[in-house]
Amino acid sequence: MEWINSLPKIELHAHLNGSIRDSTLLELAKVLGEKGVIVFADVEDVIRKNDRSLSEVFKLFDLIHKITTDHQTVTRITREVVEDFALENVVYLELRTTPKRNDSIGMSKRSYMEAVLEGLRSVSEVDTDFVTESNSQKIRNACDGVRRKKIYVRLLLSIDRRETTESAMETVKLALEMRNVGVVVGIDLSGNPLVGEWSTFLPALQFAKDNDLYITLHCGEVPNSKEIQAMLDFKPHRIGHACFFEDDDWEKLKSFRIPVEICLTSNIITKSISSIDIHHFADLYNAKHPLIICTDDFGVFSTSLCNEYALAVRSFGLSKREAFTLARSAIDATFAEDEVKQQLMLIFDSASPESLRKLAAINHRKTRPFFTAASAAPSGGTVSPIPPSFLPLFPHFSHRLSPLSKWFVPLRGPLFLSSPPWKLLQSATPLHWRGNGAVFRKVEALNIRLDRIRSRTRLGLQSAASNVVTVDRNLFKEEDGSRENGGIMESFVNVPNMISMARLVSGPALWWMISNEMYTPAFVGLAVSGASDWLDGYMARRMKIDSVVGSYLDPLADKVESFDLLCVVLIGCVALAMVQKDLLHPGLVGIVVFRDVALVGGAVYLRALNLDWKWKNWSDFFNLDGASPQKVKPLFISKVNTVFQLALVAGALLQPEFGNPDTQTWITYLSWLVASTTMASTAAYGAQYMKKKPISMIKRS
Ligand SMILES: CNc1ncnc2c1ncn2[C@@H]1O[C@H](COP(=O)(O)O)[C@@H](O)[C@H]1O
Repeated sequence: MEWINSLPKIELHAHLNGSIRDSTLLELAKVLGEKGVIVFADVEDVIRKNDRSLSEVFKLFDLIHKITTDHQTVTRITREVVEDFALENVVYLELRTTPKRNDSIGMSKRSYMEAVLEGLRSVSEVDTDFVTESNSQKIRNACDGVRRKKIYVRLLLSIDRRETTESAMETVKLALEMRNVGVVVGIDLSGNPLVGEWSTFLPALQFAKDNDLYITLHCGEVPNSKEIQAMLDFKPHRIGHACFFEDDDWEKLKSFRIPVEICLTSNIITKSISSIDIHHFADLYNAKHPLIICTDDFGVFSTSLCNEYALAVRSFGLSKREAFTLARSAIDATFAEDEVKQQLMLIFDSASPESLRKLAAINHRKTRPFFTAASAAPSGGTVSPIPPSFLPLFPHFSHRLSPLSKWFVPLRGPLFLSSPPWKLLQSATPLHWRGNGAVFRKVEALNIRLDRIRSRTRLGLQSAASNVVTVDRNLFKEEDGSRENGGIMESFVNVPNMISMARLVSGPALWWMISNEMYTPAFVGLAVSGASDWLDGYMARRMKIDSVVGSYLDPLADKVESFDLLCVVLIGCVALAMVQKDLLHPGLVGIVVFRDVALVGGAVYLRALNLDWKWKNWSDFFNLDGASPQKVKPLFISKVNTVFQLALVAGALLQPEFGNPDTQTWITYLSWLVASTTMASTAAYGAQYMKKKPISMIKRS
């Protein structure tokens, strides 16, 4: 399942010393064997053994600790574990380890953790982000995440169930100190579940909680109803395993909505769960309870996070989409800072196209956020063959880019109509009845231009300035001349018309391309279409044909003159397809449509008012022949808005194939710019409109 490898993944339950590469462990054991500290042959057998009970696992840990616990080795294994996770596309890792004291080699809990930090610093295969801002300095390595893999690493300090209350308290205090430099985010209670009493650790855990450290507990790894209930009543932020839960435990867990770290292979190998098909993953999944797929100890259990996902996919019939959604939902369960969570959302949203592009078509409007669901579905024993509806793939609502953005949906999408209403009345009527058929106003105009160019060439006129056509009325007068020169049908067959028609069909073609995720060809198609329009306007201006058509579609000037059928079809198709593929936010397009409908509605109302609510027919209503159309000077804000829109459409189209989380951030910012400049230009046009409406709307008699 190659796609699982490229799926971004989050690992929240990994023990450092349980995640050592076999090869490293054997190498280290060999060295100790040569020194006579251990008998290598015995150790080799234990390490290579695949099947082990829970108590055998803990014996193995004792052995591992003997092999690994010196500063240098701790540093090495930390580096390797982080690199191994990053290489399988884990983008966020919460690594847990028990700070160890070993007086014989001068190791304190603190120096052990320093060695872990050194390991994080020494990661070179991938970019790591392991320390956030401290008071005095910001330690972060490259993290460009573009050419190299990037992984966020946070640490949990584990309390081993063999420890005393004092020792547990020491660990919590160390965690609090280390939290100040950012890397440590919480406390874990782990160790052999058959050893120790929950009450021993409660003071330290309560102290940690009171000091806002996150808490995760190994809970229900063995049957112990009293302890399970007590742990749940403590309301930890997450729990691990939950293998031996009874009905009232499930009830409590679900009512508290405590996320569960699920370690499938670990549970099966240690026989905590007798068979994968009765694993509680299914019940929790069906109940839409927050759960996170984790490895536990990938070295000890010879697994990997990819392997765990593959196992879940195979065993519970998850689709790719569901696996992606499940992986993404882990963001909410992390103990990371909000800023990191936002980055993770961006990483997931722009996950690599090879593995995830096909997933991007999910209509997030039909789904609901996983962890904010109000009700848990009734629990059932098995996974439904029909995949339950899951998280939105791209819940834009959770992209928080600024404190303010909490309250606003980040907007993505172009605003494709910025004409002032009185101009819309002129230009939004692309079809005209002429003689025995309907003609495109633009096509007609292009023909007129062509004819004019021809006649100018024929007559050897250097300048057509004296024939400048500035209003539709005059344009239509010239149309009659053009028709005399060959009629509508004949005039359709010429280059400009072919270009226009090609542009018209390019809308559905671009829709088809975007729907089929051919984003780069769609981008090129759109660019060609736009360029041909620009060329059109440019040529007209070079030829000094200053007409409705002459100023047509100068994208950087304004789209005032450009709102014709071609544009509606083209941009409408592109915008809708992009919304459909989740490249643009439907909210933004919705706002625009709503605004434009309001503008047009207002304009129609004023037009009716100007006509004293009396008109013979609708063509009379819309026909501004005789009116004095304003030569509207494009507003600067409208030009800016147009540039932003074009950049946004281009950027959003290219994002799935060439983008990365950073470009996604820019696109989101651009969306905000588009939204704000649209509002500003609307307000500006509104002001202009209030001033000009009497002139533009009054029909001359
Ligand atoms: C199988 N499920 C499990 N249940 C409970 N505790 C476990 C565990 N797997 C690992 N550990 C805990 O993690 C330690 C090893 O990593 P660190 O030395 O801390 O890095 C083990 O000694 C044990 O305390």
